Amino acid sequence: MSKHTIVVCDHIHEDGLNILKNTEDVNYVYAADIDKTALLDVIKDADVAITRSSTDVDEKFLNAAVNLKAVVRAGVGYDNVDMEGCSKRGIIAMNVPTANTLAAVELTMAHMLSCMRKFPYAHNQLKQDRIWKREDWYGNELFGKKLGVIGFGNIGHRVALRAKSFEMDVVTYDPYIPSTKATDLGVEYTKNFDDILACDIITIHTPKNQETLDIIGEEEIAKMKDGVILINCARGGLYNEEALYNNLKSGKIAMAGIDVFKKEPANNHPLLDLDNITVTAHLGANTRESQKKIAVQAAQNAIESARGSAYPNALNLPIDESKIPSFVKPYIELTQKMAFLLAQSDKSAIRSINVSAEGEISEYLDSLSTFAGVGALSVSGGEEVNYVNAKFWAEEKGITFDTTQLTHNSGYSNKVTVKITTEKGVSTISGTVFNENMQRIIGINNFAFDIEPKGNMILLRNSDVPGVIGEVGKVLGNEGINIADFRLSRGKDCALAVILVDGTVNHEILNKLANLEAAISVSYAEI
Ligand SMILES: NC(=O)c1ccc[n+]([C@@H]2O[C@H](COP(=O)([O-])OP(=O)(O)OC[C@H]3O[C@@H](n4cnc5c(N)ncnc54)[C@H](O)[C@@H]3O)[C@@H](O)[C@H]2O)c1
Ligand SMILES: O=C(O)CC[C@@H](O)C(=O)O
Repeated sequence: MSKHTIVVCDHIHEDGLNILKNTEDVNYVYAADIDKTALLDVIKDADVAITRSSTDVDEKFLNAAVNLKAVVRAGVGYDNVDMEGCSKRGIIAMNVPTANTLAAVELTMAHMLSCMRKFPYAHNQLKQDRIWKREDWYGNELFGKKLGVIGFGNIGHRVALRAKSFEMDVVTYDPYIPSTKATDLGVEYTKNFDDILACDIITIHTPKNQETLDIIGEEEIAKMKDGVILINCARGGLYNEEALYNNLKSGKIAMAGIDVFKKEPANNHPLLDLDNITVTAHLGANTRESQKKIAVQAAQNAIESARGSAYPNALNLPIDESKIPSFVKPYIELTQKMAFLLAQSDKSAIRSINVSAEGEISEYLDSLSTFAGVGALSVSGGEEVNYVNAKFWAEEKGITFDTTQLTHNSGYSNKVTVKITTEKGVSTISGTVFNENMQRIIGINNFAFDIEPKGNMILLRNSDVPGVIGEVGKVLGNEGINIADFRLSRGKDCALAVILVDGTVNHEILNKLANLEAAISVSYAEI
């Protein structure tokens, strides 16, 4: 039995490790305790890597991981995964998105309460200094305060709900959700970021990306109330750290609760010198409950992806199958097969691939285009081309992709057409799906057909003269090739025959067909 090598790069709960150890077709390698330079040597054998936020899946890592097919981020945030680098190499990146949500929500509430009561400082005074001085620790209540929540996803909306149980007023800013997601929960929704800046306490729960990096800096802090409290249990750098430091020092910001830093580990960070901050070392996900759930899911997902059977929560696949209506899937398959057929029928350098569609399927042109790319490019690229890297692969070779949404006029409820331009010319193929999954090719280069996209096909373009079918039958019969089906479509002054044959057809036989007097061109494709 061939084994899949799964390398665990960071600490995960033993329940996940046990799943890997006890799976027969997995060669499990534990590399969480070695340094990141030594990891580069270990990772070269990995089919799949499991990482947390302590391992950067960067250029160095990816260059070393020459066999890597998938990487599983055992957690939510994937800002430390070079997604483009993964895609270019055909590596599927996955995360485990909701298993640590509650842990992060509760840590956020802990920081919030801690900031209100200066809990760690009061604790240290009594425990370390053995001083009983109650007058030093007058805090504030959450009750009646206004909380601004930036990002109303899995964590943000749960923080809002818990804040409401403390009888806080809550307002959220998240341009990517319908306002009702907030208002249905009794949370005010705003599109005006200044409404957040006007709050007593602000907490952030967005991913870290170009748009959210430094989303709060000097300018935003200047608009805030004196004595505002800021919480960040999402990602370091969402609040500009220099601005945070300066305004904590001046007292403009009364307190900050920080779990995450721009560069981690952050054991020498200037923010740690301040005495109006509560800090934790990226512990948002560190509850036993969440680590157990994450590790189990990460291990299961790693095994499935190593086997190539499933890619749960894939982040760089062109389509999330769980989120598309069932009618789309056969069109996607059909589009890939049609592009594969067309590219085989004209084996020359591809310049561009256009996918057009009409009907409801035209809402999915981006995905159809990727799958057409895989179909067409795999003729020359073989297994090197996959759904993740097809467009990068094409880009390197100067092949362009585009899509066209057509108005509905062919009479089919849905129709997809792939047009491939090569250095020799332009060819097109169209298809539709009947009765949910009956895939059919309905046109090749303007010749109408009704062909199942399956099997070995000879495409013969010939002058429309009598006797061609007989001559073709004779050539193939002499070579011992059985004709399974013969479809002929007549055009203005020539015809196109699609001949389905049992067995494969070599160049010699194709040449004999090409030498027939009526033959204009002959090509061959296998689907
Ligand atoms: N401290 C930890 O250990 C820890 C644990 C889990 C998650 N996290 C981090 O917490 C953050 C939130 O995680 P989640 O699971 O709730 O993610 P999520 O994807 O469920 O929610 C993110 C929300 O942010 C919103 N958003 C995106 N861009 C925005 C913008 N410019 N302005 C406002 N809103 C925007 C999205 O619409 C979405 O609703 C992530 O950064 C994640 O990495 C940290
Ligand atoms: O514990 C980790 O690896 C990171 C936790 C958290 O930040 C996440 O993104 O899931």
